[in-house]
Amino acid sequence: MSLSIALTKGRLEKQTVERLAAAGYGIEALKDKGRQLVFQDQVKDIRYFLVKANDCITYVNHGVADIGVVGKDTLLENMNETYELLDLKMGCCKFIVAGLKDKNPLMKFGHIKIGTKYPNVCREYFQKRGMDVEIIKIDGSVELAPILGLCDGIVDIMETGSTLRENGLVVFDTVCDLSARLIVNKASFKLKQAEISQLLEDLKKVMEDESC
Ligand SMILES: Nc1ncnc2c1ncn2[C@@H]1O[C@H](COP(=O)(O)OP(=O)(O)OP(=O)(O)O)[C@@H](O)[C@H]1O
Ligand SMILES: O=P(O)(O)OC[C@H]1O[C@H](OP(=O)(O)OP(=O)(O)O)[C@H](O)[C@@H]1O
Repeated sequence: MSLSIALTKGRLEKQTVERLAAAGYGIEALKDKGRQLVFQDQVKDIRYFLVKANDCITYVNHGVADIGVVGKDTLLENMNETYELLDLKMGCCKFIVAGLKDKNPLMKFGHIKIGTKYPNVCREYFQKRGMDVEIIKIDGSVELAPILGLCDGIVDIMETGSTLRENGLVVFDTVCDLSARLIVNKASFKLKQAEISQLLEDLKKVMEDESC
């Protein structure tokens, strides 16, 4: 049976394509793709779709894609009914709490304001600590928000730490480590067991030395 795979475009795209190519998949066309969004594998019976991170989960939830490659950050933020099959050990980064030096929101008493692209992750983190938090949803350049006084701190992704450093922010806590995951639709997992096991085996073979 054929497989369909939703790939998150953007930061995870290049590493995903390299990983699949190394595993022997015919994904060359994605390296020089222009604006095309659907690709047929040149070796296997697989179709790939390029989608935004949140949409990757939506396509797999609905079974339109059997498989998805998506960041753990997106999985933690969104309700999903998929199985998480494999940590791909790429797209490695962390969720952190950060803010202006000497203004740690975790040490503040009473009401605090936190800016984030990830309101659900943020809410869970502060609720566990019993803190009174107001979450301000921001869509990008989250580091700007405490600088401009919109909030007391942020919950965001950090990889190299450059964006925080170059904007004079410091890390006050790590929420959790993150990396890209292979997810699968529950029905596909039963119906296409052989194809999915083969994909898993192929990927595992080329990631023995990988780590986050
Ligand atoms: N700095 C980073 N380092 C490593 N991985 C990251 C980093 N930022 C994001 N990611 C991972 O890559 C995924 C896609 O991020 P990307 O920035 O390409 O898309 P996005 O968050 O939808 O933003 P945009 O709206 O700019 O497209 C994220 O969900 C996360 O798993
Ligand atoms: O630790 P670093 O290596 O500096 O990476 C962290 C940055 O990367 C992500 O932003 P992205 O580049 O996706 O842009 P955005 O602000 O538009 O979300 C994240 O939100 C941080 O801003």
